[in-house]
Amino acid sequence: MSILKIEDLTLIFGKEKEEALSLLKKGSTKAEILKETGCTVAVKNAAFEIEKGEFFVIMGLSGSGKSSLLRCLNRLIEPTSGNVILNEVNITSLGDKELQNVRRKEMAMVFQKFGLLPHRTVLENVAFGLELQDIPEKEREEKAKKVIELVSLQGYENQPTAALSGGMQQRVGLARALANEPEILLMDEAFSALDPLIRTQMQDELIDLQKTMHKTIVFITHDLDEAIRLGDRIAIMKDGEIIQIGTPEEILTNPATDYVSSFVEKVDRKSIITAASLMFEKPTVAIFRKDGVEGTLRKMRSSGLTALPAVSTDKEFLGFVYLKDILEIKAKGHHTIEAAIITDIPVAYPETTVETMLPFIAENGRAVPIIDKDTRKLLGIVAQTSLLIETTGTSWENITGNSIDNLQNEII
Ligand SMILES: Nc1ncnc2c1ncn2[C@@H]1O[C@H](COP(=O)(O)OP(=O)(O)OP(=O)(O)O)[C@@H](O)[C@H]1O
Repeated sequence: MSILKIEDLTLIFGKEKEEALSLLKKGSTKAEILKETGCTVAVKNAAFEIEKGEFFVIMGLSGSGKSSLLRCLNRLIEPTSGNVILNEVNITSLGDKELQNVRRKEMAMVFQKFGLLPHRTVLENVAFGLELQDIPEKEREEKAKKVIELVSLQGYENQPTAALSGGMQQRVGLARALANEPEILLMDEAFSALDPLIRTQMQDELIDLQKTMHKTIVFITHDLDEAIRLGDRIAIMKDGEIIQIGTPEEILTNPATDYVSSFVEKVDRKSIITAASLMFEKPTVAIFRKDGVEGTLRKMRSSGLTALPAVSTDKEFLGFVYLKDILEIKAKGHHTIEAAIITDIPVAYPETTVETMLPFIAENGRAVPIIDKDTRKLLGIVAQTSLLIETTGTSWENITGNSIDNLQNEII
């Protein structure tokens, strides 16, 4: 269910907004509009929906329009045209008082530079929003203490915030936003001012917090790694336009433009790409425990495959059968392939990442069977070549028998 719907939102800075808007509608570019009217198109025709409970990241380089777009969501900046609909209420047509209520109670913002009152204590800062709402002292302290605990700042309640480290100040900022129990958290480069180690720690904490809070989070960053770590979905912005929205995996496996491709090129794909997107769904020719040796040999010959997955009658994965083992048991006079099934094959699930599957190649030397976690049914197979390509960045076109061996040696 979508909690926030952004309809055709455009934001123009400058005096000649109307003229700029009409030029934009006629198809003029951002550069042309700037030249003709002196106006900057900060956000152009943004349209998307954010689901309740979703961690939605807006990513783009400096100047791409992320902060402008975020600020339009709670109307810290007035959009030039378009609508922002929160729980079916059109924010764009609210009066001042209602808007203030929305900002206090429904959409809280966490800023990069914390925006704290330096001489007030942690507790006073966290309770500040509640104070503005005239909530009695005892009640606001109770609420504030709860969220202070949530962000692991208990013990620091009476410290002035100026005395805290950057990471701790950002925790206060987060706690202050959470104190109002908003449905939506808007986070503007919230971790960008922190040093890398603290930043990763804060990312982990936010991920953990989100698992219990189930808030809807709109998070802005210029850092793709951060976007990928945090986002359920990522919107990529360039020159005021959203050029792609998708899960991290969708964006990596299917970049919409060359610009996105060049962005994602350096990302370590191993920890993001999962079996689900590499799997061959019709996994070769599965064979059954009681299948005959001769029939199986024929299947291998016609398919060109020297290893086949064996399954039970209800498609549960049993193991792999290799050509050499079949020939061996044939020589011993076996009629069914049962004795040739190698059962201790490591299996993976659709959500298993390439990183986790890589060691399986070393163990198994072949494809990785993908099974359903509950039913244990065989869903498909990930070829070792696919894993090698994802790991090394080599393309299918460059893969030869030789390079598979080389690549495999490289990995193992
Ligand atoms: N108050 C303003 N007046 C005029 N132009 C502005 C204003 N604020 C932003 N802009 C312009 O709007 C465009 C988008 O800026 P915005 O700050 O939203 O980008 P951003 O992606 O958030 O960048 P950053 O990460 O550097 O904050 C830029 O071209 C910027 O120069």
